[in-house]
Amino acid sequence: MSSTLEHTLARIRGRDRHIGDRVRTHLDTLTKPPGSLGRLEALAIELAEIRGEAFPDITPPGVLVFAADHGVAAEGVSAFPQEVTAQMVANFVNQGAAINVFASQIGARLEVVDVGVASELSGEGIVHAKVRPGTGNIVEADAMTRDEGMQAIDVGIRASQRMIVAGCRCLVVGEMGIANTTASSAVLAALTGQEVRGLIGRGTGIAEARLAHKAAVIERALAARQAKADDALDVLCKLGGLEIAAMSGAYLGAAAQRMPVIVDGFIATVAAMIACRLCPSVRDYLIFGHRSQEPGHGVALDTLDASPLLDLDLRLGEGSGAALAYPLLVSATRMLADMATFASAGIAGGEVR
Ligand SMILES: Cc1cc2ncn([C@H]3O[C@H](COP(=O)(O)O)[C@@H](O)[C@H]3O)c2cc1C
Ligand SMILES: O=C(O)c1cccnc1
Repeated sequence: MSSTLEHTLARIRGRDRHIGDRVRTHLDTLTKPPGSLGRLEALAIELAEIRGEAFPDITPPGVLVFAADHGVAAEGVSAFPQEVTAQMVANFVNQGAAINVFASQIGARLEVVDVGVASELSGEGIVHAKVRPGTGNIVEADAMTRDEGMQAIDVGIRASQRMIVAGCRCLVVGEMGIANTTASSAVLAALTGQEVRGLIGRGTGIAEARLAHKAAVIERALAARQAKADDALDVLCKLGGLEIAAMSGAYLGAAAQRMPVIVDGFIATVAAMIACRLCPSVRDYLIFGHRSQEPGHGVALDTLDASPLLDLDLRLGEGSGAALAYPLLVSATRMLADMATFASAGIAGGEVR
């Protein structure tokens, strides 16, 4: 284990439940029937416990997008060719992708990190942290060595540390990597032991007929790699991806600094499963932004006992669904800080429940 990872894991503590009790009491003094703001109230409590502050400030947000390629793209498991990963990185830099639009809308700092794109990327606006140019094709070889997996996790930890130094108080973590729904389904199958058929989906939009091929590729990879279900790093390194490793690292780095993280879709949630296996307390810092259309997402969410805020039929990635959920977190903190109390507004209280 790298010293960065060891140091990070040692710093992660659970949420501050005492603050939660104070916030719960305060919420019931605000000018609304107790509990009437439902999950927004629960969110306010969670955010206060995460930050360790009765009136948490989660602005400004930061968005990290990790990009990497997958050797398994050669098996024809995506509707798009591998070059699209690098082309989309250029699009991120040129502000043209969905995540650029949503990040700008919420006033987020955005960083694009090349943790393993197959081609050489040049140009400004990209953080160059390539661990290797794409993973091995998991049907034929391990995705990466354990050492490379650790390096990719460290890339993620350092990226979230940069966001904190830049003043960000809430993190959105996204990815770009053609064929990464295949890698994520393989990781999920290895971790849960569930049937591959129930864990795959159409990703970028492969035809219904190609789904059986995608399942067969994953089954071959699972049989060939023999990853150990109780060893998250083994599963990650044999079947996963460099951006998935970096996302796990970003969650760990954020949790170590008490920064809330909004988890995006399927790939992001599989990365969250890895992070939580490495350190169960990380779960305390994760807020789930949306439910992806990718069928495996429901399974991954259930393993983490997570119920996402939004269900908008998204199946994009990039951190898009997490960025869309961010304004709800802001509403929760503003409600807590800015609403009048029954006493200050001179409103009669109701029955004590
Ligand atoms: C233009 C374009 C933009 C994207 N942005 C995110 N993804 C998403 O699609 C990919 C996963 O799907 P699969 O496993 O089927 O390849 C990932 O790159 C993911 O982030 C995109 C995909 C495309 C084509
Ligand atoms: O849910 C996701 O993250 C997702 C789904 C399909 C394609 N890319 C990403």
